[in-house]
Amino acid sequence: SRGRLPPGPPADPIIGHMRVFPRANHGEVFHEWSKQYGDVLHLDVLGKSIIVLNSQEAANDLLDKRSANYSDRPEFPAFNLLGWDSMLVFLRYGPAFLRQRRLMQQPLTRTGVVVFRPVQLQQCHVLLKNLLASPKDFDAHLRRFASAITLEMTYGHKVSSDDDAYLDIADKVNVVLTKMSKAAILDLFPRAKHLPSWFPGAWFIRYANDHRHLIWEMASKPFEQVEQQLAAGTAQPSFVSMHLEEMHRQDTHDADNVSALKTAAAHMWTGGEETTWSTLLILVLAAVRNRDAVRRAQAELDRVLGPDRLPTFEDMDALPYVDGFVKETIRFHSALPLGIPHRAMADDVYRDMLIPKDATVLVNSTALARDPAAYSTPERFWPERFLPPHAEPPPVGLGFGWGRRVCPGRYLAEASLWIVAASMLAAFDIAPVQDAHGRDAPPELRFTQAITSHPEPFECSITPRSEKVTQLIMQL
Ligand code: HEM
Repeated sequence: SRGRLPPGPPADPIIGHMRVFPRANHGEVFHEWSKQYGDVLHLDVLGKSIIVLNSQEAANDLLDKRSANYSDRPEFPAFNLLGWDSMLVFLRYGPAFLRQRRLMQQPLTRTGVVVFRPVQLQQCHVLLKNLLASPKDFDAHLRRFASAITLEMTYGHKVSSDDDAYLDIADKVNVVLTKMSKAAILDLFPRAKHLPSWFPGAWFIRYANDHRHLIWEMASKPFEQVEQQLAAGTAQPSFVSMHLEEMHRQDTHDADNVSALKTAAAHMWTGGEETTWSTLLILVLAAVRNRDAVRRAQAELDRVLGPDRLPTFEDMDALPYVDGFVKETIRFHSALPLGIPHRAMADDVYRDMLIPKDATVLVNSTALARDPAAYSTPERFWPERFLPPHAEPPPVGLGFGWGRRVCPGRYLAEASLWIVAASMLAAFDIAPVQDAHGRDAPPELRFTQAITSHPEPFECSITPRSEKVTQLIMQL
């Protein structure tokens, strides 16, 4: 009587789709199924409903237009075991969510993020110098860039060497998060969190118990340092210092508000770092494999900048092709291929199909990016698609999410991606390495499989485009 569920592949009695549920390449498998069964899929895993949206239209209709019903999150037992249930991204819809969302959103509006541009530009220059000195380590340099900008914006902490203590904590936390996000299979089998930790296969419970202290260290250390600096009058302006000062001014400095801010800050650090780094690696991989697109971007950069300088944010409007290059990177492979799951808060009917209360709702970026109705020749990396006369839709939702849960760091992230793309393309040739026969050996498109996704380690050659550019970088 509540209506029929959306279609899906054939299921077994009781266990539903458990046997056919993909263990890898979820995006591709769901995309194939959507061609056969429709853009809104229903899967049942041991009685738990999972809805997979495979078109821009369905994602907009439900998660944007009916956002009031789809702004909740399912439980994330794997991350809860780490003590992360208070992080914004995992918070159920409600007062705690609204408070953290406000805290984070306030300084990160489209116009608000402009104050962070000097930090982004300065860390981008450090990146260029590092790439010049040891191009083979581009992966580590990009990670340092992503970490350094987030640390400085969040806590006013300037990273000045690779031995920075906070970079070390961030590296350790990232290892834990990546490992635990592979255990996110728990999210489909919530009862597994009650297994005793000696149970074979329940390694993640022991692992989470052993590593929970790292998360606490990450949230507390830099925060307490800002509190001390504020007391001593030496704090640099940052997300934390500005909010703490505001709390003192408004007389709202209490344990609850401080704890919410500490959590929001730790989240800004981790949420911003891994995703930005992953997208930058995808950008480099795309550059190595698409030399024509790189040459066009470089022709535009040379025309606008001339020979004597490197890009700044003031050049943004004059460089539409570079902007298209960044958008195409996001479309081509999203750093969060299935986004972050939403949850239906009440039964809903969509195109005569029932989306049941408590269903986990996923958006499949792979299908959205390959949708021929939105993108011509979707398999091709082609920045022109975003420029006139083509003007295909920018990959906003498939890159940064939906409705009231849309990524609050989006404008900040876009600026980081843009300044790195413009600077790296202006300064360096990014090319495949040569094989034993002297032929180009471009890296393959192979990506890691967890909640976030980035290219498997690959090699490329990053060389300065001219003697003049080498000098410009050395003078920075
Ligand atoms: C290229 C970089 C980034 C990408 C691709 C990205 C992507 C996303 C996506 C897809 C979501 C899920 C949205 C949804 O549920 O519909 C999300 C959520 C989130 N992002 Fe980002 N993000 C990036 C950078 C950042 C930065 C720099 C920050 C922090 C300053 C940040 C903080 C967050 C937070 C806190 C959430 C959770 C929001 C909520 O649950 O209400 N992200 N992001």
